[in-house]
Amino acid sequence: MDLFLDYTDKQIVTTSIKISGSKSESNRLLILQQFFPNLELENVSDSDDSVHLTHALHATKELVDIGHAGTAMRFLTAYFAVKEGREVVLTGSERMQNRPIKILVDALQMLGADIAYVDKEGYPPIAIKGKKISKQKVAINGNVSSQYISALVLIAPSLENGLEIELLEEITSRPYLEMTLDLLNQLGVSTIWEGNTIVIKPKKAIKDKTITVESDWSSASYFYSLVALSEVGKSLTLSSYNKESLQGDSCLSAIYQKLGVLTEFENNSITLTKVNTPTTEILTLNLQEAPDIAQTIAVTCFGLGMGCDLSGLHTLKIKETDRLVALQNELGKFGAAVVITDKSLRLTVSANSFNRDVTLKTYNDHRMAMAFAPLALKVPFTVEDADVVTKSYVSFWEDFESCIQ
Ligand SMILES: O=C(O)C1=C[C@@H](OP(=O)(O)O)[C@@H](O)[C@H](O)C1
Ligand SMILES: C=C(OP(=O)(O)O)C(=O)O
Repeated sequence: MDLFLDYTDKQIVTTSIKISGSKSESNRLLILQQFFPNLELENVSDSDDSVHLTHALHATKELVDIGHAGTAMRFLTAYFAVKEGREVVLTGSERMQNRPIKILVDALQMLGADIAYVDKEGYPPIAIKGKKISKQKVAINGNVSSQYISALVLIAPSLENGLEIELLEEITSRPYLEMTLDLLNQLGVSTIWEGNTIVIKPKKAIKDKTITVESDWSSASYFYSLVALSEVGKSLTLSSYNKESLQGDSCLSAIYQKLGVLTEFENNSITLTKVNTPTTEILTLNLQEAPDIAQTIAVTCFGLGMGCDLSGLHTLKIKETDRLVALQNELGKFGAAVVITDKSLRLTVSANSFNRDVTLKTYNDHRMAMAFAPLALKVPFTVEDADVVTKSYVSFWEDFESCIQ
């Protein structure tokens, strides 16, 4: 579905939007619920990725296809490796078959797991024969994706001796790993992370427990951008968010303050208000801990005529698409001057003029569609395959359009 967007004669209307549960928290908790069935969950994400994961966990066929869902792919690799007696071939979309999994498979094989590549070494599809694992020490590289480590952490309490993980290299996307450990702690699992070693104790059962998933902060980023590109005084309210969040992308409140947006917390809601026009010309940020908001921030800066110098972006090349190239191509269509390396993006300050008649390619990447959407306040354009958004945010267009009139 192609979607024509034109908000150039429109404004934000003050409204309140309830955003669905965090995809990252949900995907972890759905795996943990398999080990601890008396765990109750509320506000679970209704994203395609979480739905794929849920289906995969209950599937009985040998072939399990998780589409574009990276976290699901990584978490299920570890999950099926320890599910005794279950044999699966785990696969995904064409892009998923080009997203690397070797670091995780090597680590699981080191622990004794039975996993083989069906096609290309290092990439899905993979054939997994679930078995009991009794080894308890493993080493893993942490600088390519934190998801590999989170996958090991999620199965660790179910192993008879727990797990000691030695982390090699610098950990990327660190808050996601902290989130995984924090959720285990909430279930009463003992974890220690000291230096480059994580130790997780085994746990057979937990006390009855209900966890309410906080709403998704990455999804909130698109509304931050919308407010940032609006007139001073405009505001929006989003729920349900906590001041103390497990999600690293909650750093949005501090980052968007530099872009003129004030965040106020009240009773699990955040109100975003445009309070000033930023005076800084170039926003310089290292986004190693919050890679998923890089696209949003780059587009906001462009919409404001600002430049940005974003570093720590080495993981962007192996996400739903090569997001660095995608950003360069699509911002370029609107007239932006963008220079990328394998781990950074630099956008030149612009005159706040935007090329018209652009058709935005989305590259099967939900975040390309959502990150660019607020730019329609500045220039009309067409979004190709606008329904890609459902990967993480099913009601995105509905919610987005509900706050613009
Ligand atoms: O663990 C998670 O839930 C995620 C970790 C991050 O991936 P990397 O660790 O690969 O950067 C992030 O980009 C992804 O959207 C979700
Ligand atoms: C990178 C993402 O997801 P995943 O790696 O789980 O596909 C994302 O949602 O931006």
